[in-house]
Amino acid sequence: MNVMQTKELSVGYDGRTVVADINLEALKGQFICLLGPNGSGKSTILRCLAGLLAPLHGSVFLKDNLLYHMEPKDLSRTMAVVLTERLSPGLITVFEIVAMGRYPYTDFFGHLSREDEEKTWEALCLVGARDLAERYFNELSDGERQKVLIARALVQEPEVIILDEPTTYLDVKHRLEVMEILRELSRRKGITVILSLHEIDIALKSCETVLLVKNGKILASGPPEEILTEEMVAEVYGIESAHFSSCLGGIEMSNSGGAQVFVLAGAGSGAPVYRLLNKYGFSIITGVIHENDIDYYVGRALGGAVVGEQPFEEISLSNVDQAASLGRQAEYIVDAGYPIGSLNRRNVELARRLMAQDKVIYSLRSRQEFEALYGLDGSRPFYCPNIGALAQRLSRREK
Ligand SMILES: Nc1ncnc2c1ncn2[C@@H]1O[C@H](COP(=O)(O)OP(=O)(O)OP(=O)(O)O)[C@@H](O)[C@H]1O
Repeated sequence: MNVMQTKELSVGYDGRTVVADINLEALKGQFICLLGPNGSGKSTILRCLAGLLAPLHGSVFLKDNLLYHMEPKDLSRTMAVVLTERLSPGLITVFEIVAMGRYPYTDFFGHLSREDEEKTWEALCLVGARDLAERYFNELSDGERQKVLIARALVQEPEVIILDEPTTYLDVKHRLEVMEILRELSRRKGITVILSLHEIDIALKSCETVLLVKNGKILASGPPEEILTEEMVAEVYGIESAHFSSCLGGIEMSNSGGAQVFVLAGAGSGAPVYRLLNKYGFSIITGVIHENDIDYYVGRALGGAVVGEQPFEEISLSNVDQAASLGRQAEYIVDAGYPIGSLNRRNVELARRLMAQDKVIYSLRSRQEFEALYGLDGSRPFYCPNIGALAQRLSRREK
């Protein structure tokens, strides 16, 4: 069922359009997220959906009613709004501030009935804030406040909740808690949640539909798994120095073009090494890595030169040659301590070829294992018992 809809909606201020031609259809229980760079117009759209800003053009419908023709009480029984503005309500307890959300149901004087009190406790329990009830709202932390404001929205018993950047100011624990609460509301109570976020990874993992806002329009909309491609995220946020990986669900800072390091990796042994090298400003060359290996995705997301092999195929001689050829430019070699099996055994040969050249070698293997594996005479690697030891060595080297 269609709960909220916009038709050819344009939003903005004083006749100046910020975002035009918004055609949104929000279904019952749908979890919708607006993403876009700072100043793209996410809050402006949400304010208009919340009835706090008149459209410049087009219309907003709430359950088939024109939003701006709805009676305030009907509106607040259908829709609740949580904005980013920091409230400073004076000496008022959490219970009192949440209970204020019952105003669409109370009498002229705002007297709370037994049912209103029960609903207030229920909402506080739902967001895990029951213990805060007697505290003053002003004394709460940002994470606690956000939960209380969601509880206040909940006691309105709305069908739609609109939230502007509900995760702002929150640490990772509270951010996840707030998103989990909202997800539960949409899943279990069938409440439609429309919000704006800055965290692409959270949107990818939590929302059913994303709308990408940029340059005064909705650039794309649909399921995040389909919409949030590497190219689209780079375009929306104008990112050049980082890569979004939809497979990894996060952003990796790109390689900064320093001295080149060849990383012998595989089976996830490379990912932490790449990130470490990247942080110290090295350029990464790596291979040969199977294309279904996490190292392959992380290496590429970091902007490294990755020589890949087909999944579940034995590494070919031609790929070993290609990696050896790229590796010639590298000043350093890092052996990430990758495991060896029948499909990647040619990487041992590749390692021997690279190590025979005049390069500084670091190995995350023990001396015994290194010598047994490569059997090299004359190559003296720096043995690093763990990634921390490698970090220490690299931090002392020229970048
Ligand atoms: N009250 C206002 N009057 C005039 N212009 C405004 C007003 N509020 C915001 N704007 C402008 O509208 C544009 C969109 O702002 P908006 O706050 O909607 O963006 P946003 O995507 O929510 O940004 P952020 O991610 O930084 O919160 C900006 O250019 C902003 O300067």
